[in-house]
Amino acid sequence: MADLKLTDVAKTYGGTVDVLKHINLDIKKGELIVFVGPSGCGKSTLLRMIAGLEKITGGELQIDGQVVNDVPPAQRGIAMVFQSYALYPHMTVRENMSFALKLAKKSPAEIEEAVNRAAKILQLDEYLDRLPKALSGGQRQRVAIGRSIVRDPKVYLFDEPLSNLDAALRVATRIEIAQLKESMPDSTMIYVTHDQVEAMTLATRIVVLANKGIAQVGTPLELYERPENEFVAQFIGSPAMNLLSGEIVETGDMTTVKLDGGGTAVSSVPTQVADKGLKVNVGVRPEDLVTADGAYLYEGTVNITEALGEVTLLYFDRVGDNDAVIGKLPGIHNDLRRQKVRLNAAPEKVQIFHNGQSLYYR
Ligand SMILES: Nc1ncnc2c1ncn2[C@@H]1O[C@H](COP(=O)(O)OP(=O)(O)OP(=O)(O)O)[C@@H](O)[C@H]1O
Repeated sequence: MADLKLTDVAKTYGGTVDVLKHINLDIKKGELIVFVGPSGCGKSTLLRMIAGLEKITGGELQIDGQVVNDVPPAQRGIAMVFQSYALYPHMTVRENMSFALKLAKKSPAEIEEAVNRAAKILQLDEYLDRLPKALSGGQRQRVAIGRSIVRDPKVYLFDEPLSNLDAALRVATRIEIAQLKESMPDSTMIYVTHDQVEAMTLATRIVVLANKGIAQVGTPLELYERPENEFVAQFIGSPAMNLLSGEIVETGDMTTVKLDGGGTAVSSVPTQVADKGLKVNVGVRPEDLVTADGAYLYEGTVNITEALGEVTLLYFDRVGDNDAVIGKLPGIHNDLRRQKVRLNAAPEKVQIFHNGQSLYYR
């Protein structure tokens, strides 16, 4: 149950290899913060620095107002749950969950109470006397989480805890983690994942890491609806947001962009008179494109369709330097293959980027 503050935190390996720079982040008690970003961007490194498993080579980390850069992991009040559950195979669930408390010389009564409380939260009551080999992957991961709950840490750190589970179990365990968070509203959690759905559904705020720094911090919907830059725009959401180049032709409370592909985009992002003529990229999500009768933002020939049941993905022919546009329409539309289609989007769904940065945040 703690606040964390990262001030200008940096990580350099061997004095030369910069992995992270200028990480500034305030995490409030009770938040569930998710770190996402491309492979190798430093998510695990940042988590491990918070845990104390990796040296912080620049800046300052505070937990509850105390600088902990040089405080050993065991004294930071942090519990970490790893992707591999690392349970002791010869110990029962109860023994696995008791182990750290025994080491800490807690009384048998205290241990029993803590284990029973954690088992209840995690619905592990009936498995307490089993060995790990007699548990499913999801149950083992719950035991691993249980081992941290019994210690009543200030901060929980999760490093891709679900990535070893199969798809169905991932969903079930994700929902359990959401319930776990709800049952412990004051506990602070930081969670690393590759999985967009985990990030969108679990996070109170998402931190997108890229290019050694933070690309954006915000609630899942802020990132989805108003990405600060093209990187976040294309990283959050699947398929990625379409980007179409063009030039601002009308400014004001609404902005009109004449697109190089021939269409016209109207955006609710306001611009100033001086912006007229500015070269920009217009961003629009596949799921925000609708077929248009009149005015259109994009016109193209559908190359491939993928009907997924509830939606159909339309992959358009690539034109010029722009990436091929992708549309996502509700229902089944295999009949649109090789057809010329016009698409438009509501102004509030249309983003505008200049030099990679959203004009919305100017
Ligand atoms: N001991 C080390 N020495 C030098 N470089 C390292 C060391 N450990 C990690 N790195 C580098 O630091 C960068 C960040 O690694 P990290 O594991 O934090 O990334 P990540 O975002 O968690 O990646 P992934 O999503 O693939 O797990 C990588 O480029 C990695 O090669």
